[in-house]
Amino acid sequence: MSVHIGANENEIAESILLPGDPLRAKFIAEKFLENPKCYNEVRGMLGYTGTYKGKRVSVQGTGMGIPSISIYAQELMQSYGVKNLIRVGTCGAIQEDVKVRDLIIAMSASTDSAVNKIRFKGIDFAPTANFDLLKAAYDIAVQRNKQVNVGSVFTSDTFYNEDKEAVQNWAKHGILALEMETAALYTLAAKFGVKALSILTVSDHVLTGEETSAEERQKTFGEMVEIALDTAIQF
Ligand SMILES: O=P(O)(O)O[C@H]1O[C@H](CO)[C@@H](O)[C@H]1O
Ligand SMILES: O=c1cc[nH]c(=O)[nH]1
Repeated sequence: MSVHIGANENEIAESILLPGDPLRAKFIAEKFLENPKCYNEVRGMLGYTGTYKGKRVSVQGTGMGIPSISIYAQELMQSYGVKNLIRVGTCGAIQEDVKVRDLIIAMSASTDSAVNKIRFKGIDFAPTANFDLLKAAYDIAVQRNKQVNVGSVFTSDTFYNEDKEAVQNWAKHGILALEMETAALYTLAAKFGVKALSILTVSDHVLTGEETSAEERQKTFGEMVEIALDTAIQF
């Protein structure tokens, strides 16, 4: 057991999917895994292990934002030996040619969080996806004729961002979408010497205001999950 995860040693697979929403974790486990077993209910942050195409895989909710995912990612790596962490999240697009329900593979993640400034004493660090996971996920998407955007995202500490000028500036610098966890996941995976990737589905468009319902966010996005699972079992 770790502080926030009630699993016994060996109850969590080396490859894990990480949705922000614990109910998305439950949905993924029940819909995509064979014989899913719930290993964590601490704080309602559900975690399951089962098999997918015969290989052991886990799925763990992380909560929203850098502080929350940092707790779960660190405990998974430090206490359970997790080696391949694939976030399956939602995001808000900030480019006109990135549409609602599009897939994004996050190559890198800028952030307005201070955590890396503190960690690296004011020096910038570039949180970057693991190339092997990224290439595998991209190849799977291409094989399935799924259009996928690969590029940089912005991990914000603020969901209700009122600084429209800042958003325009990030868009001008090529950032595809906003979300709230990837920069921390990539930084911690680098620290622990393991692989991490974020695959995101665009749930809303920050420029146009188009959005999907909470139910759709929780229950759909199957394409992203299948790409993540097929990637996870290669490692
Ligand atoms: O759908 P998830 O994975 O939670 O991701 C996005 O959704 C939440 C905000 O609604 C933030 O966690 C953001 O990163
Ligand atoms: O963090 C997020 C997630 C979805 N949409 C946003 O605008 N931000």
